[in-house]
Amino acid sequence: MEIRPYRSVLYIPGSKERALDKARTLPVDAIIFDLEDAVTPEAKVEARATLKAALEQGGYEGKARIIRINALDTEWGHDDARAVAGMQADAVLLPKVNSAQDIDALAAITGDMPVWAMMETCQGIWNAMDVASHPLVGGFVAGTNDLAKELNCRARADRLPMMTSLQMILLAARAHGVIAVDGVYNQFKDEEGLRVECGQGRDLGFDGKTLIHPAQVDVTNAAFAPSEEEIALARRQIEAFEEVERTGQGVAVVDGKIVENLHVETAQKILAMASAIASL
Ligand SMILES: CC(C)(COP(=O)(O)OP(=O)(O)OC[C@H]1O[C@@H](n2cnc3c(N)ncnc32)[C@H](O)[C@@H]1OP(=O)(O)O)[C@@H](O)C(=O)NCCC(=O)NCCSC(=O)C[C@H](O)C(=O)O
Ligand SMILES: [Mg+2]
Repeated sequence: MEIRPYRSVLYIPGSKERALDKARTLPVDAIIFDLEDAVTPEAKVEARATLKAALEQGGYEGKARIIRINALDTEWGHDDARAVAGMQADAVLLPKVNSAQDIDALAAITGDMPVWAMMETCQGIWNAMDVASHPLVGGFVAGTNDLAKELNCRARADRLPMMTSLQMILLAARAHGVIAVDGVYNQFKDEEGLRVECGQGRDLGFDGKTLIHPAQVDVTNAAFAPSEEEIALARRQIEAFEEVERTGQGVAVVDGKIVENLHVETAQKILAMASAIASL
């Protein structure tokens, strides 16, 4: 399986040429070209043409290109899906997914184009396992603003009220080999707050975080990349395990902790991700 980073996933309003242009120069791993919430109703139809032209012009090489359409039960959804099917993109992102049937409805228009799902409704999160098992689904994006609205929960720095939902997203994603990226941090000028939330997202197991502003990119890339310490430890674990294997044993000890085959697999994944990032 190809290992590629999804540390930083930047939303760009599909209607804003200046932002579409700027994104070409930003060191993000993926871009969500947005036709949904970042675009006003008046600008939605024109945004399709603006986005198509930007993608045809190119310049986004090395970044995964994901287009978020409007939900299929809105007046724009079906036309968005038809338009996206003809655009140069890697995946289509469907908002407010409630069930695997929503993915089928989209695929009836976009064919075999890979689909990412916004996980941001209570129904969708309850059905996350089914959605993740859909053969076209390659990624989950946590929509923490819509989720907070639906849950009627309070915004807390520790995100305790939505912890169950975040973990259900991750459980389903990991069970089915789907990428999972965390929700946005709304206070885009608060770098320290972003760093803390990225750390929490990484601790939970997310592959990366969605972003709303270029100022958030560096903090996020650093937070979701393996650290120097993790890389050094991974190397030592692999070496120690290979050493004990030569003597016919199955358990090594590094820094007072056991290292078994499963830890070696994690260590190999860390090194593969570090190497994928280094080759960007
Ligand atoms: C938040 C913003 C409205 C701020 O915009 P602005 O005041 O223009 O910012 P700056 O002046 O600081 O911008 C500096 C330069 O950076 C470019 N820029 C800004 N944002 C982006 C971006 N997202 N991508 C690329 N480039 C960007 C500006 O054009 C300036 O460039 P230049 O003039 O050439 O120097 C704005 O950042 C913004 O609109 N952000 C995106 C908001 C968005 O996408 N919202 C929807 C996604 S969030 C969501 O829906 C979550 C989910 O569904 C949920 O439920 O949680
Ligand atoms: Mg949303």
